[in-house]
Amino acid sequence: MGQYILSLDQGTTSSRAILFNHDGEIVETAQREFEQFFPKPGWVEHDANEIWTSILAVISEVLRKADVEPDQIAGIGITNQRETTVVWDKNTGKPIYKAVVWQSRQTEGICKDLREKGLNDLFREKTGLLLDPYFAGTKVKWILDNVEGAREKADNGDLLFGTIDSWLVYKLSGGKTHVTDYSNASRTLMYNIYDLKWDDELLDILGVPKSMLPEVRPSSEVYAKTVDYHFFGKEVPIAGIAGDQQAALFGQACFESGMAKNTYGTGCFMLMNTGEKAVRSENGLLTTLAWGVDGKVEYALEGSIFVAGSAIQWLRDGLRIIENAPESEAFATKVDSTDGVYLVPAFVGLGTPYWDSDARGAVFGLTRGTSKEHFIRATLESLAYQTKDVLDAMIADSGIDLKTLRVDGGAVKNNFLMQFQSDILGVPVDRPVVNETTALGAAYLAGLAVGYWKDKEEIGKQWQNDRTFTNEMEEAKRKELYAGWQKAVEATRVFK
Ligand SMILES: Nc1ncnc2c1ncn2[C@@H]1O[C@H](COP(=O)(O)OP(=O)(O)O)[C@@H](O)[C@H]1O
Ligand SMILES: O=P(O)(O)OC[C@H](O)CO
Repeated sequence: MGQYILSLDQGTTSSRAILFNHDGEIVETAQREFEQFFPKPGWVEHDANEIWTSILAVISEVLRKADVEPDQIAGIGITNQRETTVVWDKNTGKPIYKAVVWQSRQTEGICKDLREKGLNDLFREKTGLLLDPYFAGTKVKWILDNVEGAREKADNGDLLFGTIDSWLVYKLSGGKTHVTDYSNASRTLMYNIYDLKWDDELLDILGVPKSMLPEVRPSSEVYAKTVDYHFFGKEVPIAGIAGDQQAALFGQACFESGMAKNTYGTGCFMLMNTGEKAVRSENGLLTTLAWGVDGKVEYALEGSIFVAGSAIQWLRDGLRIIENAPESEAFATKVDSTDGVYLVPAFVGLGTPYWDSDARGAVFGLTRGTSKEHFIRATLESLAYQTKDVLDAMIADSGIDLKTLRVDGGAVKNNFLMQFQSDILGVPVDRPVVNETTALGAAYLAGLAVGYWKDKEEIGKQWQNDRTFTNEMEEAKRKELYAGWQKAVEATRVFK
């Protein structure tokens, strides 16, 4: 009977359970979407209980489909949409409000107020982040301020906070274990990434009692065992935790300082490993904890793009000009260029490097000759231009000239997009055989903790390239196209 690692990838739009074998290959997968709530413009929420039941459902489905028994699971790795905030009552185990999602802008008022008090630099200095609604800290404050009775309960020590990893470990362990890992803690605006401690001063400013917070642990160790009633009569070690973007960096085997990956999912997230050195950004990047493994923490520089694959979903569900995401490639390649059309998908503001919450989407360069094909191509190209914005910031901050960019996520199946990406960066783009690098990263972290894999070296050897896209565009053309994009972004930011 073979042994496997079970990876639970709890993403923004769906929950996945993936079984990996010792070669790091996918044996079986199960996936379930769940409801997105948009109670007000700019707000995005999830039902934390539905997330939990979706996880139970995919665990059971993946085991059934693979015909694998629970005692063939050597360990469980958890990876998650980051920053999304759950607050629950520790006496009942029930959330007191919906999970406030990373994309949600409902704490813009709180952030603005704190920025106006001149506190941005303090938060940036200690957490590597900035005062934007994206991060968990102001979401916790919002819940405590807005849910009746919440503040009093929190002060009495009856409430717990967690990002989705914390919530899932809590549930899987039958309410016994309240932990998170370094990578998730570093996205909360409350964790000092240099001292590796919850920061009393920041907690005080946000009005969040320390008693609510999970214990912060390394990304690869046995945190708890699943209670047997959830796991079909078996206690299985939960042995790895990382936020999904850091997990993807690990799954892409970017173990050396200067190695980077870009994930094209709902949003786009580029992370560069900076080793044991935390690089403070001058160019709008985030400094974040990559993971804690082998008794030390390592850092990463991150560029966060809020809208990427979700712009393709918008073409499908909002404009209804494509029937499915892969079709975007066929339309885009029917024309040779966008004929000067630029689309800036600032649907929820702009993240790195602009950090402009108030910007909204715009299209430029329309003529009577603009067709649906141009429009679709411009939308795909916007993912590549936003990535160039981020990579330029990364090169400026780190001084490292990237040799290749490793890519993953749902949209990298789009060959047109990958080729255009390489053209516009002037850097080769490597797409690996296993595209589920997020889940793979969590599996590796869990597998290392239970001795399923020996060390990072063994893991690094498993990374396999599927295809390299190399630059086919002349420098002058690249400069001209990118200058057009920069003008479009500038104009977008003027119109508010
Ligand atoms: N062939 C494609 N071309 C462009 N975008 C695609 C393609 N296939 C999927 N996508 C986009 O990729 C995203 C899904 O990627 P995934 O990594 O599963 O996202 P997440 O983990 O954020 O839910 C969707 O937003 C979808 O629009
Ligand atoms: O769920 P994803 O893949 O869209 O990732 C979301 C990020 O973790 C947000 O920071």
